[in-house]
Amino acid sequence: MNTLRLVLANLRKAAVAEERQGYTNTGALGGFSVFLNGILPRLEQLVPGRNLTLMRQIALRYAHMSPLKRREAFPALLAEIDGLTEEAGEQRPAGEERSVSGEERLTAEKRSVSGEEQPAAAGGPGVCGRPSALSPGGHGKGAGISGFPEKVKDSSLQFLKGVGPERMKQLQGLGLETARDLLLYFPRRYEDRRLRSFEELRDGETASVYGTVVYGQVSPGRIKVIKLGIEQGRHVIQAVWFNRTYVLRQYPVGTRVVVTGKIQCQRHLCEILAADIESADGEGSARDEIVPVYSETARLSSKTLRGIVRQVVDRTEGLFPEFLGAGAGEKWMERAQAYREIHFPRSAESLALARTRLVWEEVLFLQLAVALLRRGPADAASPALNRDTGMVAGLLAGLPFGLTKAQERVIGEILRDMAGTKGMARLVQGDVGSGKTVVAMAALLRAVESGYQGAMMAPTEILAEQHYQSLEKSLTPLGVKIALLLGSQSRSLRDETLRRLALGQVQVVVGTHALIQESVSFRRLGLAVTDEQHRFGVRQRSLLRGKGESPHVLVLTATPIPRTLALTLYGDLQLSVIDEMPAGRKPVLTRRLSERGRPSLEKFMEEQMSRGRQIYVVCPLVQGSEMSDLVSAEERAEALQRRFPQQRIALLHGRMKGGEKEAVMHEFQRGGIHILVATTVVEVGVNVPNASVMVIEGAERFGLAQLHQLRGRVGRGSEQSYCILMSEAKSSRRLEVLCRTQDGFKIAEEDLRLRGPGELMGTRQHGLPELRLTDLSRDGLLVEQAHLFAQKVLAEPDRYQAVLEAVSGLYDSGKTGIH
Ligand SMILES: Nc1ncnc2c1ncn2[C@@H]1O[C@H](COP(=O)(O)OP(=O)(O)OP(=O)(O)O)[C@@H](O)[C@H]1O
Repeated sequence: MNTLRLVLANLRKAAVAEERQGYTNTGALGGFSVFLNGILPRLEQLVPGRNLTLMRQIALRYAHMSPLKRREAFPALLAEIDGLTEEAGEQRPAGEERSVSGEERLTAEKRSVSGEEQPAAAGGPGVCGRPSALSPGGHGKGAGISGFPEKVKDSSLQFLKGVGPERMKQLQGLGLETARDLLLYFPRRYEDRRLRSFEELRDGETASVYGTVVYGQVSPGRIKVIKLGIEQGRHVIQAVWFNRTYVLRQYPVGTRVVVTGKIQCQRHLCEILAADIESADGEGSARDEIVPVYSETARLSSKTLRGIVRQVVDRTEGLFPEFLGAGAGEKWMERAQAYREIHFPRSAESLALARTRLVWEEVLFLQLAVALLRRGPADAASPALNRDTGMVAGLLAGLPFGLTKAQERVIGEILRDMAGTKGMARLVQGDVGSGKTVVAMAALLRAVESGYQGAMMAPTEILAEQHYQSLEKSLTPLGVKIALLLGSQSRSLRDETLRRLALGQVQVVVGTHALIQESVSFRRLGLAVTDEQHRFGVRQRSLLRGKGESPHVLVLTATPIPRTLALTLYGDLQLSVIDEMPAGRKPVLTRRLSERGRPSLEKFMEEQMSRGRQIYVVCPLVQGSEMSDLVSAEERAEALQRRFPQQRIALLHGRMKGGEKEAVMHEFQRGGIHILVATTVVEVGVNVPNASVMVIEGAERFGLAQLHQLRGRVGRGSEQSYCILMSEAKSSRRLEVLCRTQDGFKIAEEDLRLRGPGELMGTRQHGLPELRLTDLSRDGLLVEQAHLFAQKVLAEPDRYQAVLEAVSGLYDSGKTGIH
């Protein structure tokens, strides 16, 4: 993007921001004109100045209008900016009109911000809305979800009309290489292009009208205003464009046209701010009434994409086999038809049905892919771990606290599973600090007393070390032999542990992913626990499982997962929820503070330390950098040491060696360090109940779930704890959510809404398909239905062979990188 286009893009952003904020007086456009004033002299050296001056004038002109006037003038402003942008960039090849105007795009932006779209499946939108939140930017290339035969997947797009080498490059820029990619490039939204008569038109709406061009004119001046008179019966309506003079050439007087755009009426006179025009002459002039709008780029318009997708849909008809047998498919639209309708719907109803089918299928395929991966090679019987020699009871008797009812219930569920040979596959979900460790300990002890080994895998060395320490404290007195296995350990130490594990001299091993290395073998692994905290994928889990003869599997996860996500990612696991916090826990008081509040924060820290409390300070960076004004851990530690010369302040970050980290953590746990300045290495699972203050620097830099995890490091004892979010951001939804609630479920739901599922699930890292169509925060019902069907498929694989083939063909290791 050249500089001028960049400035224009910012001007546009400012305009859109203004519109969204309802034209408050301190408008973004005003700010932008001030900004332009400041940078103008420098910019004029870089780009021809006349456009810049013009832009500044535009910004100033609009900034000085009253809010009401500005609202009215907004579409014209956007059109003006878009016209300039087009001029500033390379001209489009002839015949490639822009099909989506600024106005339309804005409508889409506004919709996606306000979340006003309703899922089509849940009763139908106005046809104009997207059928659901087809998340913008969700079109990335990746292992898509479908069961297209090879022919479709691999056929290059160059066989299509109008796709030459240049166009192909543009398509590749969007990650579209094959017919399959294009079929999975779902529309971002749809436009209602049912024709209206002039009498039906209402101010402010977007509509399509049909008529004959009766005149065409262009106004002189810098910004060219093009007007076409469109006649329908006795009426003429004027269609307006800015700087698109080709319209006059392509649609001369006498042409029959359909024009789509925003209607603007003043008194009795209506105009249409045109976004699109098509010729209605020619054979039959069959036209779509609901038109897909694709995410476009500067060189590849939605309209062009539409033409290409149309050809693909026409040519691949009948090539997508239905994998549902007779009867099962009654409920769902037929597969090939669904792919056609999602791109070119015949009606709002058929669009809703198509989307329903494809979302269901998408989730079903992902659930099955995950389940197949996790299941591992064989479904052999697991050992029945049912001997009770009093070890579990011994553990509980030795604890300084009584279990919560939830912990008791969950331990009961686990021990029951382990006593059978079916093989436990259970997920324990419990919010930060709810006491999952003791639950895992009980399970490990049951494996040991039944004569088997247990393994517990943690996502970081610090956490593995910490689990090891608590297990050692509680299990060693019961005579259990425990070992720790980390990647950073010395070779000789590791070899010794490996030898003892293979001989069965170690009964419980705790470690990081070092546990799943090839060199690790167990004598009799009966239980594999993974403390996931969102860090592991299915692959690691199944690898650990493969280390024994079908050991029982227990997965611990800290952040509560919204049900839809849990069903999708862990749908094949039984679920146990620790839904109760240990008695006496007080909610962590959470506050936002800006830099101005630092002196009072430091006073508060001083007071807390004088009461014997310890403090975490978490920073987004380890070291300072010229590129960023973020606070680094090193700088903060130095500043704090100057401020509190009497206190012990230590640094902890990921670049330190394993041994150093361990020593610092140990010292903090012992109470020898007052303030621990750290990066997010403390995020997961660190447990120091005496630490009661968590200060998070640059808090707006962290994700919501991450902030919740960080906050979870305090409030783990009976003292009142505090979390201070340092942030200069004027407003932040995430930080507000955090101040408002402690409820991990609410936070996770919000996180899902803000970030989208791809990132939360980590599907990208693990080579799993992305959900392109599904919106987990809205499509709950379809996720549940897919889950039920997936269970049926897994229970009767022979009956559903066709479904499994469709899934495994797509997700074999060659394609996903999963082994
Ligand atoms: N029933 C209980 N009553 C009082 N304290 C408890 C109880 N259960 C666990 N604890 C203590 O609460 C603290 C947190 O427990 P634990 O570390 O197991 O939490 P967690 O669920 O693993 O949390 P995180 O996900 O943050 O790691 C520990 O100090 C633990 O000893």
